Formats: sequence, C-alpha cells, structure tokens
Amino acid sequence: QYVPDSYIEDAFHQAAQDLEAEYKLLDYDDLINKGSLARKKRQTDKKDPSSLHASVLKTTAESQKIHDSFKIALKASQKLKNNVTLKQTGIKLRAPPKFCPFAFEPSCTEPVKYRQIDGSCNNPGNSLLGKASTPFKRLLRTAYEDRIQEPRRTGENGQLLPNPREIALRIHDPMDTPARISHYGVIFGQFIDHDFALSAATGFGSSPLKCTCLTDNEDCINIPTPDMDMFNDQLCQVLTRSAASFDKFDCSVGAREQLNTITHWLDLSHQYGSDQTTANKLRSFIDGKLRTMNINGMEREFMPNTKTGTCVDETNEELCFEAGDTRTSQNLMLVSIHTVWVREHNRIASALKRLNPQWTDEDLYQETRRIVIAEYQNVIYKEWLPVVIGEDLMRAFGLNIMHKRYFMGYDQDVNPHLSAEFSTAAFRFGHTLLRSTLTKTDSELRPFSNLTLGNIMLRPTEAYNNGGLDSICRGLLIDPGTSFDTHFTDEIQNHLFETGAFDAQTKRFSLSSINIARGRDHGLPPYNDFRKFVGLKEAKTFDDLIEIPPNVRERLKEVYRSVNDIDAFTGATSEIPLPGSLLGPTFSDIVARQFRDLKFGDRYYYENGNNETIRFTLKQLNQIRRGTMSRIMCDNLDLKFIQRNAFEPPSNENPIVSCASLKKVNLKRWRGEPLPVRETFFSNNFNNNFFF
Ligand code: HEM
Repeated sequence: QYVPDSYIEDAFHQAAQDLEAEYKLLDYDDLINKGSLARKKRQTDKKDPSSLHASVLKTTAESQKIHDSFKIALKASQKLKNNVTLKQTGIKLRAPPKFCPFAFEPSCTEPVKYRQIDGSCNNPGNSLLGKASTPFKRLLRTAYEDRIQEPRRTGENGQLLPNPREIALRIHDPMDTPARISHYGVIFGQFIDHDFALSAATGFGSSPLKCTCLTDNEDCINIPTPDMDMFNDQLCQVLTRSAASFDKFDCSVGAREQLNTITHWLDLSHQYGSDQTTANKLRSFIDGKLRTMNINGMEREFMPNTKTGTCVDETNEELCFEAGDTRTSQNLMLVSIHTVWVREHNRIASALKRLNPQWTDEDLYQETRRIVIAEYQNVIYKEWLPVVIGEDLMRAFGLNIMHKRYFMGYDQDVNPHLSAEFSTAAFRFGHTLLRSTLTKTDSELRPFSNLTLGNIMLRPTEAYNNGGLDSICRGLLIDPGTSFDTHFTDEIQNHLFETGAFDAQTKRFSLSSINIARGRDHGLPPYNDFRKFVGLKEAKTFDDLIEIPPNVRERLKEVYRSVNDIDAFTGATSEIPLPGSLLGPTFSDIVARQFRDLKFGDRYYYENGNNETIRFTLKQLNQIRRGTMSRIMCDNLDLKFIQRNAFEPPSNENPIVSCASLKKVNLKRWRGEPLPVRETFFSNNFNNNFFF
C-alpha cells in the first residue's frame, strides 16, 4: 500500500530544498577556515596519505546524485512520519520517479551479441541488473546503530565497540607464513576485485569528501589513534563514509545501501571502462586495438601514461598508467597484470585482422573484447577459484567449467549483483594474503632484485627501470603469498600509503582497521550473524567459536566484551581454513555463492549456450577452454619457462615447464566469424529528468 502521489511529491520537494540549503551552509571557504571539512575540486596533494587513500575511492556526479536522492528520501520520510494518519497505517514509502535515480531504465535492443560497456541490458527481465552505479545486494539484514544509516557504535551491553585500530593491533598483528597460492594468485585477486567492486565515496560534485581528524561530520568515520600505538604521531586515520543509495530499483525507502560505481560483472571493465567515454578514450580506433605506449629500452607495449592519477611522482617525469579503473596505478604488481591483459587484447586483435582482413576497427575491437573476456572468465573458473576455495566447494556450488558441451544453467532470476557481505568483508580476504616484499626475475625466472611494497605503491619508478613491469610480473610467479589468518603483513598493517609527508594529519593507514571501520560504515551485522547464515552454530560464548584456534579465541575475548560484538572481518579471518580451501568456512561460503551468482546470472558467461546470438560456436568455446594463465603470460611477457598453474608457486606438483609445451588457443576458428548487424548502443540518459 502506498501514499497518494501528490502528497509525497510535496514532501520530497521540501526535503530537496532543505538539503540544498544545508549544502549552501557548507560553504567551501568557510569550512576551510573553520578547519572542519575541506571541499576540494581535486585531491592535489600527492604526498598526503589521505589524498592517496582518497585516490583509490571514487565519487562521480552520478553517485553523488544517488546519494543525495537517498538523503532527500530520508528527510521526506521523516516529514511524512510526523503525519499521524501515515503513522497509523504503517504505509510504505517510495520515492516518486522524479526523485528516483533508477526510474529510467535503459531500453535494450534484442538480441545483442556484445556486452554493453556499462553492464546494462544483460538480463532481458531487468536491464539495470549488473550496470555500473547500482547498489550492492544484501545476504543479511543490515545492522546500523539507528537501524537506518548510522554506523554501529555500541555493543550488546550498551558499551562502545572497540576502536578498529585497537582490534587491528591486538588481532591483526604482522606475521607472514608462506601459503600455497603464488603472490601472482593473490594480486590476481585484487585484479578481479577491481573488475567488479568499487564503492562510491560521499563527496561534493565529483570529488570525495576530505575529512580531517578534528571533523565531527556525519560522513566521516575517522579512526582515532589508541594509546600505546606506534601511530602516536597522528591523531587519527581519516576516513570518508561510502555514499548512500536506495537498496532497490523501485526506490522504496529503507536502510542505507552502498553503490557500486563499476559494472558488477566479470567483464574486464577495469580494462575496457565502465562507461562509454572512458572506453573510447582507451581505444586506438585502429585495427581494434587499445592505446599503448613504448618505454625507452623496452621492447613490448605498455598502457598509456596519465597525468590524472595520484602516483607519487618524484621526478615529474615518471607518470601513472591509464586503464578502465581509477585504481590501476595503486601498485606496480597490479599494473603489471593489467599490462599482460592489454597486450593480450592487442595480440588477439592482430591475429583476427590477419584471419579476417575485411573486418573494420569496430568489428575487431568488439570480437577481440568478447574473446579476451572469455579467456579471463576461463582462467578464473578453471584455475584461480579452485586454488582459492578448493575442489569440494567448486563442485558443491556448480562452479566447475564444462568439457566439450555448453553450460545450460543460465537463470534470469539470479541476481548477479555483488553482495555487501562479499565486497566489504569476504573478498577482502586477499588483504591477509599479501606479503611485504617482492622479487624481480628475468625471463628464466631467476631473481635479480628485491623490493618492498612501499617502493611500488603509487610510485611508478620501478616500472621504468631495472627490468620494469615485466620483471615484477615474473617475480610474482615465484613468490608465495602468505596464509589466510588474522595476520596482516607489516607494510599493509602499519605503513599503508606512507609517503614521508610528516606534516600530514594522517601519515599512514592500517588496512585491517579500515576494513573493520568500513564494515560498520556499510551496516554489516556482526560475525555471529554471518555464522548463522553459512550454517555454522550461533556462538553463545567465546568458547563456542570452535572454528577459531583457542589462542585467537582468547585474544578476541580480551578485545570484545561480547561474542555478539565481533566484527565480521575479524571473526571470519580468525577461522581455520576448510580442507582444500585457503579460507575459513564463512568466507569460503560467501565467495563461492558470489561466483555462482556471477556465473548463473550472466547471460554473457562464456560457456553459456542458451542464446544463439551470444554464444560462441562449440569449436571456438573448446579452444578458449584450452587456455591457461601461464599460456597468456608466455604469450605476452619475455618468458622461456613457467609453472603450469600460475596461481600456485612452483613445486613438484606444479613443475616449471617450457612455454613451448603449453597448449595454445587456435584462433583459426574465428575465420569468417559472422558479425552482427550493427546495433545502436544504448546511451545512458537516465538522469535527464532528475531533480537538480
Ligand atoms: C597491495 C595490495 C592491496 C592494497 C594496497 C589494497 C588496498 C585497499 C584499499 C585502500 C581499499 C579501500 C578500503 C576502504 O576504504 O574501504 C581496498 C578495498 C578492497 N580490496 Fe584491497 N588492497 C590490496 C589487495 C587486495 C587483494 C589481493 C584483494 C582480494 C583478493 C583485495 C580486495 C579488496 C576489496 C574487495 C575491496 C573493496 C572494494 C570496494 O568495494 O570498493 N585487495 N583495498
């Protein structure tokens, strides 16, 4: 049952005016003078760690509009609630179309052979599913302090929850134990993450808010420095809250959701872009290729430079690298993986051009993109995911790839969206697997140089010198990652984004404490709720936490007052890994569930055979299935030898073999591939009718 439209519209108009008036009060100069909240057009101080953190967050004009529309809806709902009749009838409220950012669905032409850049039009029943700038979904009920939007602050006994950095110091202290995943496998996890998750940050216009340690603002969740912390030269870690969104496309007013600014799919959107402008900027428009550049003294191609990134550019000559995601240059290990995939795109485009000389640039770009995304999905489901969650869960969740046949399990009722529980907690498992050092190796995988994470975080120098990105990528193959446990490596735990800018308010971050604070910001319920969801027994006391080793249980008991207060990230990373999986039972389940939804809910999933326009021929598909990550590395780096599975360190079970012995994908199956009648690509104008 809904309230009459005119009545609601009035309330929304008034609420919009109130919000505008509030924003006017937040005058920029005034705020700077008061030293409270700084509105910046761009984060310009490249040495300020908080600017560096902000540079890996994203605010867009669209995300800010959605955030504002949610705020307006809350205000309007407050106004309407004061009305006695509404209170009595317990009527549900929904924003009128003018105030609902999701009201204008893209219209999709059918059938479409290629994915849309912005992720829309995948599901014929709901064209917005999977699109960039849509909300995360929930597996569990949110847990906000006020039930609507404020971060959880108080525990079960009414006392304040422990400070996230305090928890980090007591539970996530540094220790590195080698694991059976290669560091390549770990950073590939980050690469996947940047394909499908980027929460919008609250901001002004299209820049994230810059909080300060003295700010008491509802959109800041700074982490104060506890006593006895080595961070005692800084008051806090400044942290901006993620932007708000409605949780449903119908804009019914409920608890705060967060917004994913990039496409939810496994579609290499971090290579190709999540919007048409970015996608066009990355293309060369010649023979279907992506734009690349050369570096003096190095033979192969590299991603183009950009001046808009936030690399700490010591010399003013060495620049960041540009791809489809704003976080590309966050570290050079990540850049090196991006580089391999850009080269793979251009390698395939050249091969297709040789096979089909009559194809236009557009034909070559679209078909190459389709093949490269298929190769990428193939290595994820065939090689990477089994290393992470193990064969048993692969089977239980239907995640194994097929042999010789099509996959026929596509289900348009599956919601493929990333869940908040996955992106805010479970998929951050990779943070515990990172190591502080890395090795550069030559083409025979012989080490010749060692670096620390600090040397390559937002610092491009090592990309241009001493073997460059190729040697970093090869080094990731031989270094093992560290085990899944509560421990974080020192560089991430105590020195994240440290630049030596000792006059900055926040001089460095601690990633585990950010994860905990972010969980509260996003209204994640405590660990016990996660346990129930994945089928573990609800713990009544700390001693019931039998999946957690006794010594860690003891430490949890010292930090948290109640077993019901434990933050999800801390609780789940405390668990002993399941047999065959790198992860404990809670994160194994949530990760498996998410990759199931991304497979069964994606009409463009590479093995899907139920749509004749979209699917590959069986012969093409079987070629793609032959591919491996190691083969792709051999094709795009100077490598003579490599282990069979790039996601595990070399060992007797995973021997180093010659590149020549690895199977190749035969592209001859694409000779004469019929191309679709050119369809008009959807242009996103869904904001035309919006309220500002
Ligand atoms: C050197 C390596 C890495 C660094 C420095 C790093 C750093 C960060 C930072 C600063 C954030 C934003 C935190 C926040 O404000 O909430 C973040 C988010 C995240 N990271 Fe990492 N990370 C790394 C590797 C990884 C790996 C290996 C994985 C997974 C296998 C991963 C998964 C995630 C996820 C899922 C998010 C949330 C994304 C979102 O929803 O916006 N990261 N990381």
